[in-house]
Amino acid sequence: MEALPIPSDTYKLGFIGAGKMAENIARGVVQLGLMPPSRISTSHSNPLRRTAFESFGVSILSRIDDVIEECDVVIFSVKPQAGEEMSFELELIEFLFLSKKSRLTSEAITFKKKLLVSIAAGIKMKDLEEWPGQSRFIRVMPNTPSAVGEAASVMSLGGSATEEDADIIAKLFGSVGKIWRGDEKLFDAVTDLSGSSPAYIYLAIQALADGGVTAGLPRELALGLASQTVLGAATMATKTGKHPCQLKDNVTSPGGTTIAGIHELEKGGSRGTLMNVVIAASNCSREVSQN
Ligand SMILES: NC(=O)C1=CN([C@@H]2O[C@H](COP(=O)(O)OP(=O)(O)OC[C@H]3O[C@@H](n4cnc5c(N)ncnc54)[C@H](OP(=O)(O)O)[C@@H]3O)[C@@H](O)[C@H]2O)C=CC1
Ligand SMILES: O=C(O)[C@@H]1CCC=N1
Repeated sequence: MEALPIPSDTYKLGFIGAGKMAENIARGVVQLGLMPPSRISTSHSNPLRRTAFESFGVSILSRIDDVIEECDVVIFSVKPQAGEEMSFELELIEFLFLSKKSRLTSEAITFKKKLLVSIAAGIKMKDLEEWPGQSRFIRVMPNTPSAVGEAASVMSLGGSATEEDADIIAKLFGSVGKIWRGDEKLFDAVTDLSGSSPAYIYLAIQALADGGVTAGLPRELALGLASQTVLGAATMATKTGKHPCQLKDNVTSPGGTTIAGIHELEKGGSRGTLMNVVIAASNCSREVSQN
């Protein structure tokens, strides 16, 4: 199929699945100025979800098919795990999530002019590309900090996606954070590390703040200090280019407070635990991919 170019400065962006990730990405794209909200749309039956998007100017269309019809770049942001409970409006979603391959007909909505992007964990490119209605797919694994312009995303191109398509998606996700290009075989591991880790870091912030409260700090100050410290440490790691061990050594005075804290972390096996956390998430991703 011949690829039809997407107008890179005027294209319309749509989300199928008006959930947390769609909101995070749309909010980031609008707040960080990549495109006005008037060029973004989605659809949802729940008034609360509609209001969440309308509050920053995104259009809510009455049917998912309208989003598909109207938009040049369509991001699939539904949950793969939720598929079996859903009554789907789109044959593509049925195909991907319910495996109703036999229901596809030549009358299926044509996506030939569209660039389709899946951010769904565990849905493989080969399954996306089996769908006969369209072959220009890009997989992206973003994370929730896209809402504040600090996403860590990886993208992988399907066989028929063009370099122009790649530029559009690099710019789109690059406007809400950093994006790398990687082989699709890395996607389960990417999902486990950058997709899931914000949750682990929030738990770490909460635990550090609780420690501060235990040591006598007011709750608000403890939470502010913990959050800003994680931000500062992450910025040091990304901006100085120094190895984490060196950065750790710079904090650790001989006989000081930090090494006493590190001793506790090592006694608790914290580094092994974090590695195990990523491995556990990885096993889960592989299970989702195989279903
Ligand atoms: N959360 C995260 O940190 C990340 C998530 N992802 C991926 O992003 C995707 C979305 O995740 P997330 O935003 O967290 O999930 P949510 O449950 O918040 O959002 C999914 C949305 O899709 C809607 N939906 C489901 N099926 C359909 C359908 N057939 N037609 C229309 N809408 C539908 C849901 O509706 P309803 O509200 O009625 O349930 C919900 O609003 C998943 O595939 C996940 O793997 C990727 C990276 C990070
Ligand atoms: O937990 C999940 O399945 C999704 C994928 C990455 C982050 N959240």
